[in-house]
Amino acid sequence: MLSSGEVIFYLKDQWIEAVPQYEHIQQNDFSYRKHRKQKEEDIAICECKFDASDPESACGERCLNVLTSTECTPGYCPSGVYCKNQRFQKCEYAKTKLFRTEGCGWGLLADEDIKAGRFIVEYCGEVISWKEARRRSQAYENQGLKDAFIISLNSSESIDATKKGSLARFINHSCQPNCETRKWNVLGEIRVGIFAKQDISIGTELAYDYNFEWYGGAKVRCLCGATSCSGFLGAKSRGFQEDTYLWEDDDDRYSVEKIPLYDSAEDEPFSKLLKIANSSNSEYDSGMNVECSEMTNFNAGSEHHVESAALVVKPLDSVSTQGAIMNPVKIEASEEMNLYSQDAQQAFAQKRTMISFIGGNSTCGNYHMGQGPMPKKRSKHYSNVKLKQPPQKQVDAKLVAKLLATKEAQKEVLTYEEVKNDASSQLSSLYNEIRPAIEEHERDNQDSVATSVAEKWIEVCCLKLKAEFDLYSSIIKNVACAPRRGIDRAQPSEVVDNDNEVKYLGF
Ligand SMILES: C[S@@+](CC[C@H](N)C(=O)[O-])C[C@H]1O[C@@H](n2cnc3c(N)ncnc32)[C@H](O)[C@@H]1O
Repeated sequence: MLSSGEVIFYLKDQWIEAVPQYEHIQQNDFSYRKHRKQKEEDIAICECKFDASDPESACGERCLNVLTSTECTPGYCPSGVYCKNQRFQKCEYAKTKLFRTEGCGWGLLADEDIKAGRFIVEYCGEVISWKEARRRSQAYENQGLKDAFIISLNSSESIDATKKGSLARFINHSCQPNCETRKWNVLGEIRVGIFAKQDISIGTELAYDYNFEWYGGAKVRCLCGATSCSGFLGAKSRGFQEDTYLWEDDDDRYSVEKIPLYDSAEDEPFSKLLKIANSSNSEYDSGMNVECSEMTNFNAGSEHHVESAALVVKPLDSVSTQGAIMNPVKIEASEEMNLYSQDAQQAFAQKRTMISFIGGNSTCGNYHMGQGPMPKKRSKHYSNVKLKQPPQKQVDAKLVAKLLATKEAQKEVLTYEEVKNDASSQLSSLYNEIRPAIEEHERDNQDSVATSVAEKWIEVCCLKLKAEFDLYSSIIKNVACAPRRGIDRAQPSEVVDNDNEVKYLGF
């Protein structure tokens, strides 16, 4: 797998893959704007005093500048030539080596034992505005560049290491990283460094968590191999999750029922039941509509999931096929049983190009690795991307209850439906409550929303999920495992709801 710009040549009976072509730099390149000149009044002077018997005395861990991630300014630091707090300026890098990984292109490994906390290398590149980053990421995408090298520096600028960069540009992502990025103030400019999170032994691949933000397009399989791997680059990001759950402004953002729960439609209890019902009640099949949209959504979600999971690194022009349901067996099911809501299918088909961010870590702001436009306000962007969906149809629990033979079963289903409705409205009002916090978070590029907000949100989401789970389990239990009035004692034509529409539950 060669990156664009790489060269291969033939030497002594074998093809040699040369390192990708890029200009190696050890300082950020400022073509877009002038390098800031630090004003004298802005220079931070620490209070360290060099003591030959204490190596930490000259701007070690206790140095006021070190504590505020600011490098000392030569000529102003009381430690003078002994100052140890000028690592970016003096390029005090760890020894590293470029190597060819299996599946992730090039990577960087430790070429010496590296202690936790050590500065490894600066992430250098061209400092550009976000607008220029947007333009370039689109251009790179059009040129078919697969690897992303643009990271965000602050709320208005990015670093592009695509054509000019340091060895840091080769460090791959891991969901269980041994390195992390940190931002330092160096002579009045913010610079990004890669630091060891833990002791790293010689020969180990270096990796940090990109905190990749996914905004549409191909879902790139993460090959980090960590036990805690999230599966795809950006899988933890809001964009990816909103896409997976089909969240959308105003109506459907917390449709947790769309989270794929099963690896394949085959594994889904509803699918199984439908199949059984199909074969045993084939006389009921023709022209009947399954009025179980929530179940439908489970299927739609897992279709998407299955298809994505099978996908390794998909070219962007194949994005639209993500909307199509590829597995022929499932297409069949979808056509025959009308299982897939058109809206869900259209929403998948309408995906745009991928925009990816590498979110900040504890000390950094957001990093962005982009391949498309970067919206300032994501929620607006999403509402553009996706079709406005009409309110989702719900399982008609009352109708289901009517079909149940025993009063207990009817009561159980109706009770669970009530609990589910309560949970939905709780989630709805909580969303309105925390919406300002979320929007503020997006505006300010903060690392994360307040923990209290996130915790509340997770709690209510879980509550809704559980309520839905209970309802559906109860339906399955009572419909599939107990005698029903609808199928066992009545002709299908007897089951008519208020809209005079024939309902068929499919079990
Ligand atoms: C900053 S570059 C890293 C260097 C890159 N491997 C190369 O050969 O130049 C980022 C790109 O490397 C690839 N990559 C990095 N980490 C990955 C991972 N864990 N799984 C899959 N691809 C990865 C992706 O294509 C990503 O866009």
